[in-house]
Amino acid sequence: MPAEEFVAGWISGALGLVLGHPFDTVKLLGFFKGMSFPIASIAVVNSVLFGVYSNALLALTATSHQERRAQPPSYTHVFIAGCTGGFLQAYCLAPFDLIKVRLQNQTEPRAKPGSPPPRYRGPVHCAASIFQAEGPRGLFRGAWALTLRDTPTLGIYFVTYEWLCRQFTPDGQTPSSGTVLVAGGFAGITSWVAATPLDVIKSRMQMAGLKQRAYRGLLDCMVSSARQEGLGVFFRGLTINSARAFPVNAVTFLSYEHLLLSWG
Ligand SMILES: CN(C)C(=N)NCCC[C@H](N)C(=O)O
Repeated sequence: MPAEEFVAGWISGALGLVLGHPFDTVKLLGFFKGMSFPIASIAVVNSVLFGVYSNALLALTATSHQERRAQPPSYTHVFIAGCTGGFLQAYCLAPFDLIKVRLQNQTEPRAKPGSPPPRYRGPVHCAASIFQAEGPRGLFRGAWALTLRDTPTLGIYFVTYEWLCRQFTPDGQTPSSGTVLVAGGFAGITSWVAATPLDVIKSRMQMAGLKQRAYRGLLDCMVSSARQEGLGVFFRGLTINSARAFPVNAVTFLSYEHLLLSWG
């Protein structure tokens, strides 16, 4: 199994997240200030995504990353490989994402001086508290919704990227850096537009354990959210997700492609 795609995925994920960090900090109102937790989580998850994607394509088409420009895979193969990467990355992402969402939603006490200290003191304390209160399964709360969000949307992500690269690149040639930046940026936006409705539901299910708010399942969460807040609820965060997605994914794909090219 070629390993360089995993390493390139890790490095490019780390670079992308440095760019996306200001957006995450805004979203989390300062609770997610440090870089070590995102690097340990998002970069590792990106490594799983790109590594599994490339190895799935290798299994489906018997072509390596370098051979794929001359012998481009079909969009069906790209979609299946992207979905496979998305499915596996969702399970690695689940505990980290839960911690992020829990920290993100405890902004009130910090905002008011003299109010009680926040429930979680940081990512490690948050993980330990969830583990103590809910057991190991607690760390995977919302994982099912996350898998549903990431499996098809990462198929869409790689198909969009490939399609845009092929539109602007003569047959058999390597896409220019400008093309990779634009294709990566739009792949990020397209996938986040498709992912946002399930992203909203996933976050609500992840918060349910804390708020003593019980949903009977994913469908119940969808129906009761739509009933109470209208259909607009499924598009909450769409603007910030899209604004963040362009630079993050442009840089992720550019560094990924450059690293693999330089390693030959
Ligand atoms: C749920 N969706 C849409 C995705 N995971 N899309 C792929 C983008 C990955 C990148 N690290 C980012 O955070 O934008």
